[in-house]
Amino acid sequence: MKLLFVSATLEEIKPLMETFDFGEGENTRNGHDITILVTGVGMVSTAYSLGNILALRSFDMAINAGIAGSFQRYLEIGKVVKVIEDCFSELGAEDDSAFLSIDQMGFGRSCETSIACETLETLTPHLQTVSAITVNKVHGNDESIQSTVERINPGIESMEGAAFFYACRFNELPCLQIRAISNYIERRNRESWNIPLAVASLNYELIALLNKIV
Ligand SMILES: O=C(O)c1cccc(C(=O)CC[C@H]2O[C@@H](n3cnc4c(=O)[nH]cnc43)[C@H](O)[C@@H]2O)c1
Repeated sequence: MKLLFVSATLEEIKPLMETFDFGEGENTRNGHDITILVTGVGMVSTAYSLGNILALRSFDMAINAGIAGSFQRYLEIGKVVKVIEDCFSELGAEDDSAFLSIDQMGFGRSCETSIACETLETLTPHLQTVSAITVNKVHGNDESIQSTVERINPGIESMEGAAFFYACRFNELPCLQIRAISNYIERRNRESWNIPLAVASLNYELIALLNKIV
């Protein structure tokens, strides 16, 4: 089994790495290859890093693990969710006050979905499924939040997820994106974020998952 873990920052995946004594790059566990890829924050660095590694190596499955902001108050801070659809919500054109997605412009598709595989599905039935958007600019303004909710009504927001799904689709790589909620999408209020709780719950799930896979 060749498994790829992808995370934007080292902090988000460090507890998993410490638990199994993994470093960035290639590791082994029980005869299986486990690769840790830390891409940097954002869709450009994620696409670039994944494009590089997938051009050189093949994997059986990939897992994108990170924290995220939630548009939905029923998803409590610290909750771990599974993303099944993720859209590049800013990719398109303004048409006065309306927004034209890249699909509407005729240049491609704005939404990506996970490529399910039986192993990952069987091991994650307890995780709530959500839709997501991937952004360059984190929402932090009432007007833009309202506009995005009216247009897309996403569950959560990250800065990498759709780029991860995009690279997996082009490589026909089965994949899973799991995110832990660190904050709500609201007018910028950094004090209300709980990154330590989100990272702890995320890694609890990752460790349990990896123990079951290999
Ligand atoms: O200080 C900030 O405003 C800030 C905004 C977004 C993320 C951060 C981070 O330190 C974490 C990087 C990581 O977190 C994901 N993330 C977490 N919450 C959100 C969000 O509300 N909207 C978008 N992305 C979020 C993101 O995927 C980053 O890679 C600091």
